[in-house]
Amino acid sequence: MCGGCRNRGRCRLGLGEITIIGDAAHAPVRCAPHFQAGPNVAHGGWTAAMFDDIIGRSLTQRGLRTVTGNLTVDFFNPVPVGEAMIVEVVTESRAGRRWTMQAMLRLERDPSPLARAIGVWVERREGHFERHEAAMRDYRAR
Ligand SMILES: CCCCCCCCCCCCCC(=O)SCCNC(=O)CCNC(=O)[C@H](O)C(C)(C)COP(=O)(O)OP(=O)(O)OC[C@H]1O[C@@H](n2cnc3c(N)ncnc32)[C@H](O)[C@@H]1OP(=O)(O)O
Repeated sequence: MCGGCRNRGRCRLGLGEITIIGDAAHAPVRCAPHFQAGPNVAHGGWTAAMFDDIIGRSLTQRGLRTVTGNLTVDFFNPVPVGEAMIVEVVTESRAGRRWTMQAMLRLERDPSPLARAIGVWVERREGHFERHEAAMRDYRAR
């Protein structure tokens, strides 16, 4: 679970357990009503955040310490609120610390994709968050 939800014990984005199969992964997801944009349609930001979290966590579960470098989302069809859906993640390629990942969102009982994400995750160098904290301390002291 991400740092924002860990203490609450539940994923507020509505993402379920991730199953890893080799270098692929899948997870059940359901968009909660508070992420509604149009009538019964998920906000595009929910879809992007959901992809970011599931891809990132799937890499974490594989023992990789990454951050999102970039993320592009294609929205093929409206994403329904409150419906059982599945996200399927595949590893496209790896070059050094860069992992290119792709994921698809679909309804549980329909193979047609509703949305697709493609992006690059970069393995963090040692001390990533400590450098960030130090930079912010310097900034706040200015
Ligand atoms: C946050 C995770 C915590 C874990 C919690 C549990 C799971 C929760 C899951 C939650 C999930 C939520 C997840 C989140 O929300 S993660 C939060 C959102 N993302 C960030 O905050 C990342 C901010 N950026 C950075 O910190 C640095 O720029 C990084 C670390 C990415 C690189 O800086 P660093 O100084 O280390 O490395 P480098 O500059 O030598 O580059 C190294 C290589 O990477 C390539 N590259 C660099 N940038 C990009 C880019 N934008 N697109 C494509 N490629 C890029 C670069 O060309 C080079 O390739 P090559 O030349 O070697 O081939």
